[in-house]
Amino acid sequence: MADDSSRKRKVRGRKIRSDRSTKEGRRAKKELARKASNAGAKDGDSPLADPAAVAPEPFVETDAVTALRDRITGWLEAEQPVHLIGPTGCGKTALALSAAETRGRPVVWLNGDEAVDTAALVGDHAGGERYKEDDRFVSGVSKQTEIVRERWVDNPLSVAVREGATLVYNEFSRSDPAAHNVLLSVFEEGVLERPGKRGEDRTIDVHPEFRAILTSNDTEYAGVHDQQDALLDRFVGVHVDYYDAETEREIVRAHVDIANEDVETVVTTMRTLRDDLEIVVGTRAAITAAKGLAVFDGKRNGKSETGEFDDDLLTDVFMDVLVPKIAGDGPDDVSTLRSRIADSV
Ligand SMILES: Nc1ncnc2c1ncn2[C@@H]1O[C@H](COP(=O)(O)OP(=O)(O)OP(=O)(O)O)[C@@H](O)[C@H]1O
Repeated sequence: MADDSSRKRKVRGRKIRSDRSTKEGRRAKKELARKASNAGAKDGDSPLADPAAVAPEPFVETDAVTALRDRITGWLEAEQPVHLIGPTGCGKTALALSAAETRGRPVVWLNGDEAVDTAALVGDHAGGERYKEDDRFVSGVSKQTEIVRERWVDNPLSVAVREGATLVYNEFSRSDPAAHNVLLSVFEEGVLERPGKRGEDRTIDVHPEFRAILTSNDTEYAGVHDQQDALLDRFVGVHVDYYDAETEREIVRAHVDIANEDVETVVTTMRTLRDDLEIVVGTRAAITAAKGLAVFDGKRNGKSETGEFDDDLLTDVFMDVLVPKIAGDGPDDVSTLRSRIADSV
């Protein structure tokens, strides 16, 4: 049964009403993750991040979560790149980062988007370095020669394969498939080619500890870009779906400090809406709704005499959380969404 799979739960990290030092620690970790994603030719920062620094926080480990993470780390141990496929907000990124942390190798983070091309993955020339050489080949006569040396800066994929890092490539299917040609020889022959780089070190031998975890949203995976079959053939795919109800309650509880019965209400409502509506209602929606309700609860608003949230407040909160998903669809759709949420709460 779904709830059985979530026993023996563990939670690392704090809820949103945490003290300042915890928040600062988390901020420092986010900064590292940001550095990992922005590194490369732009600012020269290393894209390598400490595995502990990118660990998701808070992170709930129910049996369901641990089983999935073990599948991912198991495949990595079997030297297979892993592709996590699943709906928006179901927990793919959290799982990928937790698996990367478990390996204990440095982590390189990459975000897929249209702008990612081969150079963004492997590196590029970053302008020339000029320096002068003073030749005194005849006593008393000096000749100055200006030399321009091209400077090459590696981008995250090159650094990851050389250092044996765990590459976490988030939403990889958003990138242009042509950019991923370089991945074929990485997975097949253990060699990364750096097109554009001249000289003997044009290729890098892939470090034996290099591993890759890729994530894709299932609708985008089908719809945005068709990645080449030859590449997809080299991954194993782990399908990630929404967790069981108890795991989702644990996740909401870990993120937001509200009473257990309120967590129950939020998760039950969210799961009903997930079944009833055509839009994607991920775990993130429940966390966001609970964060809103934590504030309204603090103001003693919207609580009935029995202490439960009243239906109007729940409808308002879920409406605010979900309406961005239909933004632009017109007023009729907005009012239809409202009445369908009101029917479900
Ligand atoms: N095991 C977990 N413990 C704690 N929080 C979790 C866990 N799994 C998911 N979450 C939380 O649920 C939300 C959605 O998770 P996440 O961002 O990993 O989903 P995703 O599938 O990568 O989403 P997207 O497709 O939008 O990128 C986040 O707020 C995340 O912190």
